[in-house]
Amino acid sequence: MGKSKLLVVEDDTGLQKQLRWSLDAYEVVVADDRESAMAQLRRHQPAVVTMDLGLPPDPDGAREGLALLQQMLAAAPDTKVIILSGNQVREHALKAIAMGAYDFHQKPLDADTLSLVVARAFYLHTMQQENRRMLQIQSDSPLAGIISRDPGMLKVCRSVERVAPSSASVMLLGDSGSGKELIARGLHRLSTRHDKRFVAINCAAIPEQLLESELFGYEKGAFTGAQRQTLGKLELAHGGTFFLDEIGDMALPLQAKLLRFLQERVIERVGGRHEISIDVRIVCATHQNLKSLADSGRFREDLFYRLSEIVLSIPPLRERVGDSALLAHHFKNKFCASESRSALHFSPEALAAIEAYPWPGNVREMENCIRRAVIMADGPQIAPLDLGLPDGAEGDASVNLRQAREAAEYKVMVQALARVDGNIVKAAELLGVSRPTLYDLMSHHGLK
Ligand SMILES: Nc1ncnc2c1ncn2[C@@H]1O[C@H](COP(=O)(O)OP(=O)(O)OP(=O)(O)O)[C@@H](O)[C@H]1O
Repeated sequence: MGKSKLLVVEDDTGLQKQLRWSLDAYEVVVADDRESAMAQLRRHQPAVVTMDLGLPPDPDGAREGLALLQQMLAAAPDTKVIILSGNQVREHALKAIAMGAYDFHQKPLDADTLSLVVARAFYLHTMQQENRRMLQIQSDSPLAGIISRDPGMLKVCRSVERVAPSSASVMLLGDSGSGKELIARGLHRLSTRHDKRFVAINCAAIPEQLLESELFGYEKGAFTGAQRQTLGKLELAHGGTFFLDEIGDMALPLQAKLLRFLQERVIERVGGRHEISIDVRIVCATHQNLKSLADSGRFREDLFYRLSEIVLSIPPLRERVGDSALLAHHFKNKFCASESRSALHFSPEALAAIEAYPWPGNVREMENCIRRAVIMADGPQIAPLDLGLPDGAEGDASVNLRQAREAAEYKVMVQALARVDGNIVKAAELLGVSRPTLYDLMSHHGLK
């Protein structure tokens, strides 16, 4: 690896030489005035700069040096600028620090101390870059938007990572607002199809008669009002991922057409005469029990099997251990920023209410609730009233000991089972109970 670049801004040629000599661990580039310093900064993008504040045309003052400092930090805010103050008063050096300079060093120069200061500045710069890179990776991560510490939910995330690269159809089961679309988007972004489109359609939101043309598109004149050829969502998703939300609400005749597409991978636009090959990865979601819909004849069994090559069940928020408070903090910070409010915090009573409330609308309900609270909060604290939760969601006070024990038992069992991936023997070991006891407890709590 080549040497790191260091820019020395100094108008005294004697000092330039001295600095080059004492800082020979670096590739030193020099500049002797504001203009050349800015040119060198743009050209070499040094991590560290040493500069004299007394630059021409104001070699005895600090005006030019401070102006350069401001210009440099505006152009490259991460640069660590070390002020070498000579005759200038200490006040100027302090002003430079207040403006964002990294450190200052008094002339005459002590080579050892200066080397140390410069080395530390390089080190800090590297650390900050590394930190930024990590944050970037985290926020670029396709699953980064999914906030959870719950073992069950983390298991879903791991399955998403594993399943995403395959072309298998994925069925997402979960209550409304539990994050099914978020997971579907994660699947898309982690797949080899990520540079193509992710197209979503909500089968429950579109009237039955319109859904077919939404899916398959139509030709001009196919029906009254079909004034021009229109591509369907499946065709738009070609090469990418197609997300069918609320698939349980699809009417039987259309289910037959979807099944034909899944078998043959061709579509015909409504009113069209020729087949068009389409390559999409299908992800579907439902909050209904599709298997029982299939058993009662309201959902085609063959379609069910086609769609459910991989099934991922997303736990409702009330079953996720610790996630309510975690998500509440996450949304509070997000909305404080977007609503330009200074930092808010939850009162202990508000947090207790958040933890006690069962969140039937899951994460979506939580998101809306916290947005409201951030807008309504009067002062720096979010109180239970700001949350606007229904009466009776005021924390743990109403829970009796037996209920509390049961709830704790349930939580710890779910946690243990998730940790050992459903292995009963290991879960019993972890919980310190016998296998039959665990079976009894599971059946008591309705766990399969
Ligand atoms: N774990 C999570 N972390 C952060 N945000 C989440 C999480 N889960 C869901 N959300 C947010 O909650 C909202 C609802 O999520 P999403 O639309 O994915 O739910 P859904 O299950 O598809 O809902 P529906 O069944 O009603 O279509 C979205 O704004 C989503 O970004």
